[in-house]
Amino acid sequence: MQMKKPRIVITMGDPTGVGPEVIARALADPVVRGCCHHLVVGDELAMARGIALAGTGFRIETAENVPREEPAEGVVMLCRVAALTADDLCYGRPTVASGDAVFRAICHAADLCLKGDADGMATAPINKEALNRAGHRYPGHTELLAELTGADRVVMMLAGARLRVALVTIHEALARVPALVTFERVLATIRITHRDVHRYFTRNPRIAVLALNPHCGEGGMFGDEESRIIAPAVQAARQEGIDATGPLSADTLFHFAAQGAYDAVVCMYHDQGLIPLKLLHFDDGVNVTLGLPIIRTSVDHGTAYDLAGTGKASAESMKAAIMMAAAMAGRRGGEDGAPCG
Ligand SMILES: NC(=O)C1=CN([C@@H]2O[C@H](COP(=O)(O)OP(=O)(O)OC[C@H]3O[C@@H](n4cnc5c(N)ncnc54)[C@H](O)[C@@H]3O)[C@@H](O)[C@H]2O)C=CC1
Ligand SMILES: NCC(=O)COP(=O)(O)O
Repeated sequence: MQMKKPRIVITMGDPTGVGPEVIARALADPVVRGCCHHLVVGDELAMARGIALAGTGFRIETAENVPREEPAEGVVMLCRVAALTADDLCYGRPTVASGDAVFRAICHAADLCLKGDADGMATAPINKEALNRAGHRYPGHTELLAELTGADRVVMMLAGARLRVALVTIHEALARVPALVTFERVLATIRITHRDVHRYFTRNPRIAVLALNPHCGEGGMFGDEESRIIAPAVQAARQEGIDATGPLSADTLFHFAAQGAYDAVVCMYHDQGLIPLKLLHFDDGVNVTLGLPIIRTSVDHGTAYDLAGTGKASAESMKAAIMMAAAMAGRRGGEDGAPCG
């Protein structure tokens, strides 16, 4: 039986950044184009400019829903959720209107997924400050999507072929991190990572859980979060049948994880996980939100204002994000986390 192609909705991201350009370039790749039916959600002027910059010669056709059939050769399908002017489209200078367009695109894409009119969403990068200046008070897509979908708890995971990192805390000032590393949060992150990595990526994943402090706290000399919080959370996860190991020292663990010793690494804070991930996978890493009732992937990079408008932005991460969303849609398991294939 031939599988139906997944319908993937792609949000345009910040129109003053590299988003429209990398989407256009990604959709020009026959493998990416062929892996799903697509619908870009955003602004037509911004998308037309991204297409021109990418040099793909695409023509835009508008649609309300992700089409179920192939678009004509050389066509990008677009759902308009904004009508920006040239003043809103200066590279690197987001306006309230462009920040609001970003917000509306994410909301619309999530809505299509929730209604079952799309099988997953892939997002181009946004500038969080611009989103907030437009009055939408969220640290990023992750928290906005959690609210839109009614998810209790979500986990940011970044993934490449050699490494997956899942974060206990996300966009937090470093000074706040120790107070946020609680038993409950560490255990919930391990559980969600286990469930969704099993569901979408690999069966019974082996999960490494990192320490917060150097040398796992060195017996309490450099901190006690390891013995007080992280070790008990790992123990509790193990009692639930999860293959979790830790706490492990972050300075050496990545060497082994990148060689295949673990399927996912639970990290205590943003840069603990994202530095090694981007060292290995800056070009093709994908950000995946675990714990949502819908599928959401994203590029691993930001708006790259320094590159926007030059036509030099790499589309590899955008390609990987679209293809991963399509692959996840094909593997979606039941609520118990049982993988399809
Ligand atoms: N998925 C998302 O929406 C993400 C959004 N951001 C946001 O992006 C904004 C800028 O963040 P930065 O830390 O400056 O990171 P950035 O990723 O935008 O830029 C860091 C460096 O990487 C380069 N770079 C980024 N994307 C590239 C691409 N596709 N091809 C070639 N080079 C590329 C840039 O030119 C720059 O030198 C912030 O507002 C941040 O919050 C950051 C990461 C992810
Ligand atoms: N560093 C990752 C990042 O900023 C992406 O955040 P989000 O918008 O996916 O929540």
